[in-house]
Amino acid sequence: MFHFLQPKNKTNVLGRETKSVYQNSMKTSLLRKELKIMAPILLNVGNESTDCLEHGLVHVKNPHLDFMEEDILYHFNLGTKTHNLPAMFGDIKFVCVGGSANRMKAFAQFIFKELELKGDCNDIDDICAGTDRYSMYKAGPVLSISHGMGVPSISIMMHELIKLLHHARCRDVTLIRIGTSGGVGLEPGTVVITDTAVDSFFQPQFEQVVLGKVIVRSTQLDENLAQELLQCGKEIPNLPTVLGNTMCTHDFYEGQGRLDGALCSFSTEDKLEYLRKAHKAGVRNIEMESTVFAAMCRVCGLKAAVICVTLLDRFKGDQISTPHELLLEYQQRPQYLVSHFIKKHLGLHN
Ligand SMILES: O=P(O)(O)O[C@H]1O[C@H](CO)[C@@H](O)[C@H]1O
Ligand SMILES: O=c1cc[nH]c(=O)[nH]1
Repeated sequence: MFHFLQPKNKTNVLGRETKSVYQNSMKTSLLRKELKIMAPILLNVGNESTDCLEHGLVHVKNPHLDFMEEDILYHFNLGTKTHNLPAMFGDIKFVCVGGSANRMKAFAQFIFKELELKGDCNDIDDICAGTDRYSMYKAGPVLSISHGMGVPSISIMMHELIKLLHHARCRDVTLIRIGTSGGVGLEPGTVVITDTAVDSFFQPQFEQVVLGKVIVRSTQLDENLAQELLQCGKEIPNLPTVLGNTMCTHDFYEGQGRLDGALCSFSTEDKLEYLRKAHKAGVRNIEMESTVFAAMCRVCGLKAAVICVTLLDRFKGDQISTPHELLLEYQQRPQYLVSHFIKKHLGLHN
């Protein structure tokens, strides 16, 4: 059954009032006018209800699924008839996702060792080896999955992941995106825990085109989880960690105001003015997946967080010229933080 609730205003962890999706749509069109951008016609359907969720279970919001004899998770090369999903995944409590397949394999091996699981971490196989779209590794109660770059890629992965967790009857699952980003006024290497994921107009919403109409979903993340992760960051020496808004764009170059793409129609001053506006709106980093990730988790009753390390300060440049070794070290920072968090939850800390 579908429920559409009127969205209510809420107060976020920084004490700021967050607006309803409708108010945000109004603000978005004003901002679009200010930025001289053609606005699409927004159809506000409200938020799908996150009420009435059976405790801890993963909820799909699609009545058609009940009538399907089999569900093929095509891009994972998994299915409800071909695989015993509850046996394979029923014990999953943490899902970590990130863009690169190598990073997510390295994370699976790292967390395997951190959790002192039995066996050799080098023996963990890619569960999605039958397809080269995504990679998936399981280390005890932790699932590590790559999602590629950008909203369409992570969105497809999230549909199949949420269905997978639902079919596997997983309970009390926490999802965390561990990624890289461009910093806005931060030292490179800073770990940003997302307070609110915002779009290119600095609004906490994700727009999805469905049957030719724009559906707007809230991108509110779990405030307690973000605070808990911030605390974990403070407990790890030499891990600069901040809480801030994360802007999600649909492009790495023009979409993030870079001057070094194949196309660029704006000046250095235009770029800096946009970044200053973003900073004023609380944006501390820019990446390409957080809004749809947050929106989908929210609708399906999943606790979610986004933790991205910054690779550069976008006020100071566009090119990522940091040496490869240092970039690898930066990429590990969100992993250390998540490992600390998972170990705490599993009671594995001294
Ligand atoms: O490091 P990952 O997780 O890939 O995330 C960031 O890096 C990619 C761009 O280089 C985008 O996907 C962006 O969101
Ligand atoms: O500037 C950056 C760096 C990493 N990822 C992004 O999306 N942007």
